[in-house]
Amino acid sequence: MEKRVAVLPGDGVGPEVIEAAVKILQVIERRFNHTFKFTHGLIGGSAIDKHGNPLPNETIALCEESDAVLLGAVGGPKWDQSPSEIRPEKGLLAIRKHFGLFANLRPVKAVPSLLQASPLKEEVAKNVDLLIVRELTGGLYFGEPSRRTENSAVDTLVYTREEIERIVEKAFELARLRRGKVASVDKANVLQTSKLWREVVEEKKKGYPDIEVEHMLVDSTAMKLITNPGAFDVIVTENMFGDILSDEASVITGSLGVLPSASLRSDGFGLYEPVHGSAPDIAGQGKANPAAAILSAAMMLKYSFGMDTEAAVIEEAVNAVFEDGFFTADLAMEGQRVLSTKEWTDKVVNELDIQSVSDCIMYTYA
Ligand SMILES: NC(=O)c1ccc[n+]([C@@H]2O[C@H](COP(=O)([O-])OP(=O)(O)OC[C@H]3O[C@@H](n4cnc5c(N)ncnc54)[C@H](O)[C@@H]3O)[C@@H](O)[C@H]2O)c1
Ligand SMILES: CC(C)[C@H](C(=O)O)[C@@H](O)C(=O)O
Ligand SMILES: [Mg+2]
Repeated sequence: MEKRVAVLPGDGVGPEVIEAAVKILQVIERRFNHTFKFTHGLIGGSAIDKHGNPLPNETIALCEESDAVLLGAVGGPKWDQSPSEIRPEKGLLAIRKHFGLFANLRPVKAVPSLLQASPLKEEVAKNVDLLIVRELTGGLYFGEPSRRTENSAVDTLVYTREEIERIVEKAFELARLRRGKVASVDKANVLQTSKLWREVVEEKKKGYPDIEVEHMLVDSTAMKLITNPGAFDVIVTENMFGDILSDEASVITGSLGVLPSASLRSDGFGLYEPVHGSAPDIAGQGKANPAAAILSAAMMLKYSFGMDTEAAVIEEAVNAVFEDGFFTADLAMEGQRVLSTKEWTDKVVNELDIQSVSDCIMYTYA
């Protein structure tokens, strides 16, 4: 298969982890005889520096001509004092909105060999396999008015029925492919938008009698995510709650550096990026864990290109490298060897090569 991929490394550790993800995709190209045409573009702070705009028209045009987008991360202290319209994060929000990427999928899976780095007790964290379905183009991030005066500030939380319907349907459909349980998370004891959210979930669930639905308040969900994360299958929630809960959920897995994400619209086009940010504290030092970016690339293969086997092969290779005891600084325990971003990526490349040889042996003996 031939696919065009827009590559937007962004800022901070973005370019480091995206280089790793592209390297892995190139191994997949060779092994499965695909052609991925990678074209690089600017977003975030690096785009502000060159064009004075966090999402230049060239970048939008590049993404429009592509079959999927692979993004690193945006932001950093260099642009923290920029006026809000030309902050790096605006570029990220604008690309999500421009392409209508309303469904943000953030899977959280406990990998046994990583539990050493989780502050949760092993019996609490093990077997966690949940999916946060975060609404991505509405809510507080986009509501108008949004303004600031010297002594006051306004942000507006707005959701339409239609925006809630499409994300809730997406969550129900995804739950059908999993364990059939949806926790709809809101703040319906206070917010009007949450009351509408609950009403829509109640209506929609009539079309999905096979799905078990529970309404939960976001504050107690935040607690349960740490005390009993194994109880969750799919969590569907609005933009800001999903943002916060997903960083919280990363604690279960041992590091934010392993959480991937897919931002989708209905026709299969998608943007794929790690859940983490530009990590300015470790940027440029070869310390970043590239697993989240590599697993985001795997999600791209699965959700935009229908390459389920290739995606599974990447996931297996990543887990095998962890299983073999190879870690970057965020996951290594005292006394364990710490690998750099590049060294760890090369372990995954090796693992993919080993798998490939063992496939050949299997074919020979079949
Ligand atoms: N999708 C995005 O582009 C995105 C997401 C979140 C934050 N941001 C931006 O990133 C900047 C920094 O934000 P922050 O520090 O709050 O969050 P962050 O996610 O960048 O970092 C939080 C912590 O996690 C660590 N971390 C993150 N990614 C890691 C990786 N791959 N490997 C190892 N450790 C990793 C960092 O070192 C840091 O200690 C801000 O400008 C923020 O707006 C961007
Ligand atoms: C950088 C920021 C705008 C972004 C968000 O809040 O959506 C990030 O935290 C994320 O999780 O992708
Ligand atoms: Mg976030």
